[in-house]
Formats: sequence, C-alpha cells, structure tokens
Amino acid sequence: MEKLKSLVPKNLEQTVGSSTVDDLPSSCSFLLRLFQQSQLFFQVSFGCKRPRIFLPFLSGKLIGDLTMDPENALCGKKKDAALELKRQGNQCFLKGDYATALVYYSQALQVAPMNAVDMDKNLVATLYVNRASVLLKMDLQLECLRDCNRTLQISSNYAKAWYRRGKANASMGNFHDAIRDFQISKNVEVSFNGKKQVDDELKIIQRQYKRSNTVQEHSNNNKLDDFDEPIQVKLHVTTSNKGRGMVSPIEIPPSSLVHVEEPYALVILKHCRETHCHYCLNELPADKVPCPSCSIPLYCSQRCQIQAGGRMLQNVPDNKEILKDLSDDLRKYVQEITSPSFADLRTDDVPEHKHECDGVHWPAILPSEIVLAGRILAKFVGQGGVFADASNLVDMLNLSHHFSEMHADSKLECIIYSIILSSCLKQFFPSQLPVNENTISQIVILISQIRTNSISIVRMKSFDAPGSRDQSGRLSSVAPFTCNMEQVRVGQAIYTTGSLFNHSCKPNIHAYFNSRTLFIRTTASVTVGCPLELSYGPQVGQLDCKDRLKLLEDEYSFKCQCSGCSLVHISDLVLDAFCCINPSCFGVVLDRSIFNCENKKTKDSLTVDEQSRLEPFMLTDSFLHAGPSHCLKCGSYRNIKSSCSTVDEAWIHFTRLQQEINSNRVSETTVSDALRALCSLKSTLHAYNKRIAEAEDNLSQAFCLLGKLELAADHCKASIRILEKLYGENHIAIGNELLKLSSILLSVGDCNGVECIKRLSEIFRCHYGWHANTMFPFLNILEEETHKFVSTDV
Ligand SMILES: C[S@@+](CC[C@H](N)C(=O)[O-])C[C@H]1O[C@@H](n2cnc3c(N)ncnc32)[C@H](O)[C@@H]1O
Repeated sequence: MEKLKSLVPKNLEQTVGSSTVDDLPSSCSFLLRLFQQSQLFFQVSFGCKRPRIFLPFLSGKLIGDLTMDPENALCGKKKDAALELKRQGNQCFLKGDYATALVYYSQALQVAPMNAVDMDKNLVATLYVNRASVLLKMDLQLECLRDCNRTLQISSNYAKAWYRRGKANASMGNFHDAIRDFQISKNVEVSFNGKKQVDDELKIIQRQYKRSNTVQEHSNNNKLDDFDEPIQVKLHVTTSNKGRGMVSPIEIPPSSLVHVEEPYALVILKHCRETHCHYCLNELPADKVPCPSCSIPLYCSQRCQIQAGGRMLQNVPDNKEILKDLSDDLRKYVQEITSPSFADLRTDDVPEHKHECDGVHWPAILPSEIVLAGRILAKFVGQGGVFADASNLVDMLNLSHHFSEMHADSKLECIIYSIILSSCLKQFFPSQLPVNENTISQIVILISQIRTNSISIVRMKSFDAPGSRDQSGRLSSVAPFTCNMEQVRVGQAIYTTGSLFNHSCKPNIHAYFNSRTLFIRTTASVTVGCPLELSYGPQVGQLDCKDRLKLLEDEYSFKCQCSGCSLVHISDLVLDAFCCINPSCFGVVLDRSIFNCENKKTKDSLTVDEQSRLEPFMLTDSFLHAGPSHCLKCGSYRNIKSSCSTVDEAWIHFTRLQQEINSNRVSETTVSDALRALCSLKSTLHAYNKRIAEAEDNLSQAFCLLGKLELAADHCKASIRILEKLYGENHIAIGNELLKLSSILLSVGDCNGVECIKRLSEIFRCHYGWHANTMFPFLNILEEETHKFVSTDV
C-alpha cells in the first residue's frame, strides 16, 4: 500500500486528503486515471505471509495476480502438494504419531483437487478415510464418523470407510448402526481376507448388541440450536446528539432479549483462519472441512461450507452398484449417509465466499474490512442491485459514516483499496460492476460505513474452567480456577439494525453472539423513552474518562456524549486516584490530566442521591476550591510525583509475581515482597484504585498456587470489593471474579461458595439469558456441584 501511495503526486494527495463526500467522485476519477496511465512497474506487498507480488499495475498484472486462474493461483488446489502431504501423514500414522498425521491429512485435504485420482481412488475420499483412521485412534469417534460420511459421499463403495464407520459407531455404543456399517462393508469389500476381518468384527458387535440392549441415539451433530425465546419489545429509532439511536417505548426489565439479527455480511479475521470456521466462526473441530474449490477457507461442517460457498462437496455418488445386493433397510441407510439432505439450509442468501473462490488471491491478501466490503458488494449485485447512479448502494445500506472527518492518509488509502477491489470484483461481475468514479466513490463510502458500523464478533477463549469434565463426562476437578476469562475477536460483520445502537461507557444493554447471530439483552431496567446503548469497547471502570474519550475518538472517530463521560461519577474519580494524606479522610486526590477532564463535567445535573453517593470522596463543589494534587474532600496536598515513584517501586514486585504466576512457580519470597508492596500501594493509592484490585487478584492467584486457599479467598474478596465500586455489582467483570472465588471456596469446602455460584449464575444469565449454560458449560457443572454440596451438608 505504501508503494501505491508513493505513486500519487503531492498536489493530488492534498486534493484527495481534503475531499468531502460531494467531491469524492472527482478525487476517485483523478486517482483512477493516474493508475491507469502509470507505466511504472512496482512491487506490492500487503504485509501478509503470501509471497510478494511483482506487478505492472497498468498492464493489469496487479489485478491479474490477485484474480489469477485456479491452475496457477497460490490459493488454488495442487495435487502434487496434496500427495506429498498424504505421504507424510501416512509415515506419521505408521509411527503412531497421530496428532501430526492429523495435521498432514488436514493440510492435504485443503489443497487436494476434488477430482484428483490416486491409485484408482478419488484422492479426497482417500484422505478423508485416512483422517478417519487417525481420529479413531485419537478416540474422536464422532469426528471419525463424519469423515467416513464424507468419504462415502464421494465414493459410496469405499469398504474401509464403512468399516471405520462401524468401528466408530461401535465405540460410541451405536451397535445397531455399527452392524449395518459392517454388513455394507462386507458386501463391498473385494478381498477374501478383508471380508473375513469384517465378518469377525460383525459377529463380535452382534453379540455385544444382544447383551447391551442399548437404545439407539442418532446424533445430529449439525443441528443448529433451537431458538424460541420471544423478543420482548419493538424498539423505536430516534435522533439525538449521537445521530440515530434506539429507545424503548415501554419499561423493560433487566435480562430481556431486545434484538436478534443475522449479519448482512460477515468476514473472519485473518488470525483466526486456521482456528475458526469461516462461516459460523465457531472453533474448528479436528475434522475440519476445506472449501472444495480453493485452499483458503476451512469450515466446521459441510453445512457451513455449503452455506458459505454455495456448492456441494461433490456430485451425488452413483449408488446403483452398491445398492443392488442390499436389503431394503440397508439401501435406505446407504442413501441417507451418502446423500445427506441440506434442504433446510437457507437458499435465499447470496453465498458469501462464491465470488472469492477458484483460487483468486485478493481475499487472502487484502485487509478484512476490504474483503467485507467485497462481500457486501457481491450481495448487493447478487440481489439485483446495479451501480447505475452515484448513491444506490450507499442509500440501500443507509448507514452513518465519517468519511469527511477521516485523516487525509486514510482517505487516500480508502480510494486506492476501492480501485483495487472494484477491479478484482470486475472479474466476477463483468457487467454489473463498472470500474468508474461512481462505483469507486460508492465503495469508498461503503468502507467508511464499515469503519463506523461494523461489529466485532467475539468468542470466549477456550480454557479449562473449574469442574471441566473429561471425555467420559466425569467431573475432573473443582480445583481453584484463577485465570481470567478472555474474549477473542474472531470476525467483523455488518448488522444493519444492530448498528443503530449507540455507544455508552455505562451501557444498559449487552451484545453477544451465538454462531453468526447477534443477540442484544438489557443488563439493567430501562425506563420508557430511555436510549438503549451498548459499549463499543471502553467502559466506565476499565479506563478513566480521558482515556476512554481518546480511544473512542482515535478508533471510532466520535466525541463521546454518553452520561458516563458527561457526568461526574465515583468510578472515574477513584479508578486512578491517590488517597488523601490525612488517614481519617476518604477523599480522592487526582493528577492534573484526570482533574482537568473531571473538572469539565457537569455537576449541576447530579441528583440528590448521586450527590450523596459522591459525598465520601469529594465535596461536590470542591473542583472550584481544590485543584490537582489536592484532596477533593479536605483540600490536603499530596506530592503526586513522589507518590508515582512509590507506586512504580511497589509495582516491580507485582510484575515479578505475575511472571512467576505465568510460569506456575511462585516463591514464598516473591509473595512476601508483594505483600509488603501491597501495604505501600494502599498507603499511596485510593482504596478503590484499580491497581490495588489488580494487586489483590495477583496475590489471590499466587496463594492458590502455593495451596494457601484461605488466603487466596481473602485477597480475591478484596479485589471483588474494589471492582464492585468501579463497575457496579452486576457487571460481567464481577461474574468473572466470582467464578474464581467460588472455585476457591468450593475447594476448601466453604459453603459460602454456594452463594457465590448463585450470584455468578445470575450475572451470567442476566447478560446471556438462556444461552448462558450452553456458552459457559461450567455453570451447569458448578450448579450441580452446589446441589451436591448442599445435600451433603444437610
Ligand atoms: C454504529 S453508529 C450508531 C448509529 C448512528 N448514531 C446513526 O445515526 O446511524 C456509530 C456512530 O454513532 C455516533 N455515536 C454513537 N455513540 C455515540 C456517543 N456515545 N456519543 C456521540 N456519538 C455517538 C457516532 O457518530 C458513531 O460514529
């Protein structure tokens, strides 16, 4: 991108940098002509791990390379590479290194062409059946079963696939299916020895079946969650100083579902490409499914693959040969497995990966937001939209944006990306997407809309929660659990209605995702006409007001007008405050930058109740009398510079402690030093300063590792008391801390753990409603433990 930008002469750069929405088409036209006339050859690197591209832009080589044909494309399929990976997979399998074999077979599947043949068999079918063997060795029976199905959908008479399917079914206790699998395997097996082996296995399973009397359970792994919770209210759109926003026409209690929406378009983030499904964004299972036509996307199931790519894995196999000698029951069974029905899939949508497939490079190379813009454009065109005039796409989406306020450099980048994107998409939509200034300026606005409105889709990072179950479903332990639950950004999406919710640093709604679906729930009671606002990122309790304002301006291009940033409240006062030097005074002392920020806030509109809550920390008119470095309650002076040095010195011990915690080896000496440092922090910082909470949390983790659980519980409680002040009692951050505390208390047999679990369950349910138990399975387990705990106690 930097090299492309360097082609633009200074005067044109300035014109582009100062352009507004109205003169955008002329800026786009200048740049388009410049690139079309450029005779320069240049090298473009988009900063990804793909090889750099050497391109003459004018000759179409840049676009040519980005949209290369499947035979030559790096993202295309490669039979030789697949065969080599298969060979390495086989070697690892023979050595018993199943985990590495799994990786090789999966990589081979990613690059194997669908129609390639290897030793008289379809290569993809062979790779699936090989991977099925590895999965069976690794005790992943369900994954093995699915890979067998995939083999059979390509090659229904693959005896080994029926045989392994039978083994997997038998291991899972599905004896009835296992018997049918072995019967079919025996039928299609050609060798005498093979037939005998299957027959022996069949006899064993038949005997087991007779004994077991098991009720057959047909697991439908691809079944989507049923969703039947009604939406509580139809929200209204109003306009305020924040632009359009959502308000409630009625009073709404906490934890009410107020909005559910599927994305208009969505894209996976690059760092999650190997770990999460490119369609539903859930974590990939061991039997991930590649795109049949290119080597980039990976899916958790065929359903997701078909929905994203719009094509089946293969043609429906010809079952005639295999069916002719089978009973009616077995014939039906073969049909079900080899020709699964995806009739319930939504077919009204434009498959979002279709225009990116067949080996084109650009979706792998361009930034995610540009790929997302491409998906929106493809959907627009796929639904019959045409770029006849200058604003139809922009009007259709009707989303706000900040193009005019964007930095000059960002404007230039946006236009260059729009030229590249329109040229790439032209290969797929030759007549619908003309490369001209109208199309390009609409794409520029689209990118600005994406920057203002796209929502990050997050997932909880996998972790071993307390009371996790082993494979057999037994509770492994309720050992103290001390790590923080972390969320990872996995995708970026446009939800057209969801983007009408404004931001507040003190939000009253919470957004979360199940697969691709956006859910929004109230976290507090909402009065009639009250705006429903969620947090785009920074929240009261996490960052002080000046840092929040800066972050929102830098990353989201607006000056926050929320009540959290315009009214004085306890959290912003205490979060980074120092304590008063007078031990009997609970007032706060602020440094200059925080003081100046708080001083600008309105104090007049505070209610009597709000004023009385601030009372212990400050006199509400104290800003007039006291200044920075002075206690806002009694006016005493504190030397901020030396106080900062005291804190820095103390913090060195907590940095060391954290390092030891990370390596799971905590020494008694480091803990004693940290305890002394905590005293020093407490005599310098305000009692509700967030660093004290962090220090208490570190000590709690350290005492857990030393096995001193009572002390761990005490420090955890101290941390929670501070966080409650900063965030409020029902914030999800408190839920996370309660999770730690409850696991510590349960480990030492303290019945207060039961109360803790009740409280954390309520917080999680308030934020996630009925999804809480599926998203956080440890809740069920902890609740079960609680029941046992209570009954044992009685
Ligand atoms: C996702 S949109 C929300 C809907 C938008 N208000 C509209 O009219 O379409 C985000 C934009 O809304 C405005 N906005 C949202 N929350 C705000 C806040 N707390 N203070 C000021 N402006 C806000 C900003 O312009 C921001 O870029």
